[in-house]
Amino acid sequence: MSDIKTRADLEQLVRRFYEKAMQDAVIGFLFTDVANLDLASHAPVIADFWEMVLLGGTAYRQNPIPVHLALNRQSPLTADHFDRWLTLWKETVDELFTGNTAEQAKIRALSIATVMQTKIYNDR
Ligand code: HEM
Repeated sequence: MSDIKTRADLEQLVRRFYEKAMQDAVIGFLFTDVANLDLASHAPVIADFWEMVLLGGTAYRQNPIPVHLALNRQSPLTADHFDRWLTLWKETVDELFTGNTAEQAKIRALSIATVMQTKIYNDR
């Protein structure tokens, strides 16, 4: 196993994560029923996001927080949902990659999820 190094690595990671997340008993419905997510158009945006966070990419120019505040207004996002999201993300990173950037992918997800949950809590 090697580290996350390229855009192709991130696309693989994102695809595998959403495969699991969309079928998941705890959070799957948020993607499939609440957001009606079109994975084909969503996956490249998420890969842009992680390319910015981990590899210094510049394609992602949005702020993911408002998207999740809107989602939370449609269907409340709970601490259990975030825990499950993070567990699946960590599992997927560990299944595919090892190294400093892979560790960063997990650490950054945790810190972003923490900020997101704080904003959601304050939005209630
Ligand atoms: C309970 C946890 C989460 C759920 C259920 C969730 C679900 C979703 C959904 C349904 C969308 C698509 C919204 C739309 O376009 O209509 C989305 C977008 C996105 N999510 Fe999450 N998410 C969660 C946590 C996170 C976390 C922790 C991160 C980052 C570490 C993240 C990063 C993103 C990004 C970058 C987008 C794209 C936003 C954009 O369009 O610019 N999500 N999420």
